[in-house]
Formats: sequence, C-alpha cells, structure tokens
Amino acid sequence: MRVIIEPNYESMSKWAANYVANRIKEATPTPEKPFKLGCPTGSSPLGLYKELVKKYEAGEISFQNVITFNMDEYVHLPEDHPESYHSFMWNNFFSHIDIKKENVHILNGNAEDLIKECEEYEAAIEAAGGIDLFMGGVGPDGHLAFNELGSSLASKTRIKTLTTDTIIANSRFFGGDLSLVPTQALTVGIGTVMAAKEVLLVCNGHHKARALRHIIDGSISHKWTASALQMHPHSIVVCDEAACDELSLATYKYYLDKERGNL
Ligand SMILES: N[C@@H]1[C@@H](O)[C@H](O)[C@@H](COP(=O)(O)O)O[C@@H]1O
Repeated sequence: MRVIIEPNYESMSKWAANYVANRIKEATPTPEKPFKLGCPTGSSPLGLYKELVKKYEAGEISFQNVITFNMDEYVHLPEDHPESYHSFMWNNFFSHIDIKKENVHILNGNAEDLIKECEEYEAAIEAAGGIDLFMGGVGPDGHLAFNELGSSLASKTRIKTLTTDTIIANSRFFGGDLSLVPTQALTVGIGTVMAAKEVLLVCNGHHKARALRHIIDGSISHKWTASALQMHPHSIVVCDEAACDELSLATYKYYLDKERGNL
C-alpha cells in the first residue's frame, strides 16, 4: 500500500486528480480499448472531481474513451432525487466532461429484480474487461462503497443494509432527518474493488482519523472493510494531515519520509 499525506483537502484532491488524469493519458484509451474507471460518491471525492473537470476544461484530458462504473446507489430512492448517486454523479462530474452517456454505469436501486441487477452489473464489469482504476472514499466507520462491517472481504455486487453509523453520517444530506435516509443500498463488493488493477482512496478530515488508523495501522478485518486493501498489490491512500491524527508516529513518519525520498 502506498500512502500519500498531503497538508490539506485541496492538495489531497489535486494529487489524486493528477494521478487519475495521468493514468488515463498513459493508457491512451480508444473506443476499442477504453479506460475503465470506478467512481465513488460522497463529499470526499468532490475536490477530486472538480480538479478533473478543470483538467478537461483546460484541454488536458478527455473522457471520450472512458467507461465508468459507480460504486453504489441507494435502494428505492428515485433516480432523480437530488441525493441519489445518479444525481450526484451527473451534477458533480459527468455533466461537466465529455463522457458518453452510454459509457456511464450506475446501479439501478429501483430495478424490479435487485438481485438480477447486481448480477448483471458484475457481468458488465467483467464484459468490459475489469476496472483499471477504482477510486474510492471511506466512511467514518471504515466502510468502502457500502460494504458495512461484517461484509465478506470477497464479496461481489449485492444488496446491503446500512448501519446506524452510516445512516447518521449520511443524514446530513437529507436535512438531518434519519427517517429519510434509505436503509439499504446496492453496492459493489470488496472483492469487486479488489479485482481492479489499481485502487485509489481519498480520506480527509479528523472525523476519518479512526477509520484511517484501522485501514493503515490495523489488521485486515471485516469490521473495517477498507482494510482489505492491505492485500491489494496496487493500492494508494491519499489523505490530508487531519485524517492522520490517530496514526502511530512511526507509520506517519515512515510514509512521509518514503514519499519525500528520505529513505
Ligand atoms: N457509500 C458512500 C461511500 O462510498 C463514501 O465513501 C462514504 C463517505 O462519504 P463522505 O466522503 O461524504 O464522508 O459515504 C457513503 O456511505
């Protein structure tokens, strides 16, 4: 695992956006050989999306030959609800870049048969040849996508019931009203993310410090599902200083020294 510690949210977002943009450019994607990008929602990746949009507007990058697969979507929240992940992605990213609508994949939480929807999503990822780079955020309880505690670390796309922690954390998007937060979601599994060639997580703020400690300093555990990335051969966590508040000093110093070339 590579850990990048940036001073603040802005520099964390810029680092992540540069990395993603470079990966897409290096791959020189074509319609026959598109770049497959996994996309998260949440407040953490907002800065990253903003930076990618800036790069597109500056003519530095194109998404014409990029295929996206989103991580998750609430169950039974109308697609046009302002807090659906469909709305989030179009409002914050897709509407501002040159991505083709047919290249965007987001789970349908209103599908008649949710199990079939999940199976077909996995099949679509496989048919596309797998994900090149999965971007992600982390919940304050260490979850990745909607893989709550107790999720199998080999899981594939499926329905998950949200924990009280997550419902409380996400209620800020629903006017603070817990009863308005959907209680279930469709989500890619930890196994789905682990199958990607590369994984890049962004993690910022003091409220994520406990999660980051468990992901980086702790053991692999289904209680902190993002900790599974310790087993991924190409995973990067980009964080800000505030998220490092609970890391051991040795871990913190090691990653800083390593990236500064002091070791
Ligand atoms: N399903 C999403 C996750 O993918 C996201 O990482 C998490 C953290 O969100 P935020 O970045 O807003 O803290 O929230 C939700 O639960």
